[in-house]
Amino acid sequence: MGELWIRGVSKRFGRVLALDEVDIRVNNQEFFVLFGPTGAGKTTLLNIVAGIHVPDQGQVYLNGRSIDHLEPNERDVAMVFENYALYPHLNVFENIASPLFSPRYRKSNVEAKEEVLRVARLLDIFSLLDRYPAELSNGQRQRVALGRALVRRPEVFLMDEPLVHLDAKLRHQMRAELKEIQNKSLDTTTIYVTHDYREALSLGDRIAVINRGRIEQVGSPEEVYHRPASEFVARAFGDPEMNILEAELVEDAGRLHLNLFGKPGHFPVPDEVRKAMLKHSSSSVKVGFRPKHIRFYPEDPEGNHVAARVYSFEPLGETAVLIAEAGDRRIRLLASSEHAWKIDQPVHLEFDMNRALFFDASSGKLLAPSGERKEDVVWRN
Ligand SMILES: Nc1ncnc2c1ncn2[C@@H]1O[C@H](COP(=O)(O)OP(=O)(O)OP(=O)(O)O)[C@@H](O)[C@H]1O
Repeated sequence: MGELWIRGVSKRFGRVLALDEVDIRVNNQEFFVLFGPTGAGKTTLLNIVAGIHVPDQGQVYLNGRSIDHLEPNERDVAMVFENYALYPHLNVFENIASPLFSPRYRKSNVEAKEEVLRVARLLDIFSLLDRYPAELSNGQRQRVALGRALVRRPEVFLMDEPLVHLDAKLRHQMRAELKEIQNKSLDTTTIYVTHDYREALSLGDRIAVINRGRIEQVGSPEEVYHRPASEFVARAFGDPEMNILEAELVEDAGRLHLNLFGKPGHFPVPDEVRKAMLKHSSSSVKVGFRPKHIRFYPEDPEGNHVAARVYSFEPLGETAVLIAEAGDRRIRLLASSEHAWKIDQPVHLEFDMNRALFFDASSGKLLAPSGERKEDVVWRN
């Protein structure tokens, strides 16, 4: 069992409010991702759960019992850091076994061997058991560090960017393996810190998005991606980043439109979001379009298009990022790399209003649409 409740936790370092009334419930056996930019408060929160920092306010409960009074070594949590410090004079077997000989576990040699072999099987590192850390690659060292945490069978596993120092390919592979380990063999609750949105989406059962010490949203990967609670969350997931444009709502002949690029007639607000927008007290909004929800053409087709020019074109293998400039606005678009676009070439943009997200212009909170979204439409350019 590893049900964790971080209840109203705040922590200040001098003038920095690192955590501001954070309230999170992590379910038993959940793979829970804490995602946010640098300095958001992720490590501070892990340190509070581990007992390394004491919160100024709030409590931490494990399985319904407060653990605030417990020292770090008395808590049933294991932490894996980004810097996987292994003992250089011990081989892999001894490194993994080392926690089992601490006063807390005091396992016999036979028991310890069984545990190390269990973990080695899980992580597929049998062949490395005799080697010393200096004889391992980064990825192998990271695996051994994971093994050392796993061997303790903690109730809660705290991982602070454990893959951050691996190269992209290895990170991807380890990500898949971590997921596999969690799915198949671990009955542990995990809190996993990352500032990589792909890692968050691929690993998390749920994701908490943290920004300047405050939780912006807690939700499934689908929820945070398709129903971001705020402009911050919307921008944080996706590459190229969502386009968020300031606009005015205009009512015309009983219909609601957006005044964007000085073309009010071009952007009708869909009926399903109209009601919510009519209730909104201000006519100013921010409207978000994912790059893939803006079509674009080299020639001027008939219909509701916005004339722009190519500002930059960056091929990235299969796809490319095209940035178009319309007036003083730059719009990020997802293009195919097969067709090269020239700088300053005319490009005509078509915005899919049915996929637009509307945010409050001052608070950045999502206004509409709410509820289930229709299946993603794949746009091709
Ligand atoms: N011991 C400390 N003393 C002073 N300020 C601190 C201390 N630890 C953290 N902070 C500050 O608290 C804020 C949150 O830091 P924290 O390390 O938790 O962020 P993070 O989200 O883990 O960032 P990163 O992704 O860069 O590791 C930052 O502004 C940081 O500078």
